[in-house]
Amino acid sequence: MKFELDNVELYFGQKQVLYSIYFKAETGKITGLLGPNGSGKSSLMRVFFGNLNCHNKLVRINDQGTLKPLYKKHRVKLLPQHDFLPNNINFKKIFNFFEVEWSYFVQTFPSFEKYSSEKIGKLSGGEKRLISVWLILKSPAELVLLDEPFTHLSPLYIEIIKKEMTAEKENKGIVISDHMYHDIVEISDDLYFLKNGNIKKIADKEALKGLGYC
Ligand SMILES: Nc1ncnc2c1ncn2[C@@H]1O[C@H](COP(=O)(O)OP(=O)(O)OP(=O)(O)O)[C@@H](O)[C@H]1O
Repeated sequence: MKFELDNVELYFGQKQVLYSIYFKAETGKITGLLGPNGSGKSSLMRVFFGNLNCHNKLVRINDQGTLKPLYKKHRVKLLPQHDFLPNNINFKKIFNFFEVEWSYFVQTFPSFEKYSSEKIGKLSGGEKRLISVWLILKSPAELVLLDEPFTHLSPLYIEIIKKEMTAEKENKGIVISDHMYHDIVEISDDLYFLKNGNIKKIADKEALKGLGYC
């Protein structure tokens, strides 16, 4: 499947944040979105997802325009930067809700087995972030938008998540934004760079240096 976002113009009050943005995500690809703090990466993801209104945008799925927000029409999931999991729900319930297999998760992260009948509130901040990333990444969606999935994760967890992303892209489009640019560059098939409200498709890490990002 191909998901395209075109002609995005976003303002907050008088301030224009995004100018004529084009962005594409596809099944079989990890699409990386890089850019300095405040350049509009989270806003762009929310516009794509459909829960942030903007002055202008076109969304196309497999070349067909659609007016309905993606989250209402298709199985699209967004991992926001903030914590969204309720503390008082237990693990099994939350995995069932997201239609994600608990057994494969504990096989991958055996130290979580002890939590199987516990509530989410028992976790540390980093553990909770890991669960959030896993639930969105592994959910049966056609497109997942991951806003800073590596933040608060240990290096070991980041390596495992990167491997799982590469496996999951066979079934879904994956968009990922993070400041851990080494990781993003390593796993992305396509890369976009956002700065001063303008977006540019970039070839590799060398191009990022040329743009003054690293
Ligand atoms: N609800 C809002 N109201 C007003 N301004 C906003 C709002 N949300 C974001 N902004 C502004 O829009 C710009 C882009 O913010 P956004 O969070 O999309 O950037 P970002 O690239 O994701 O930043 P970071 O990497 O720091 O998370 C910033 O200048 C921010 O202050």
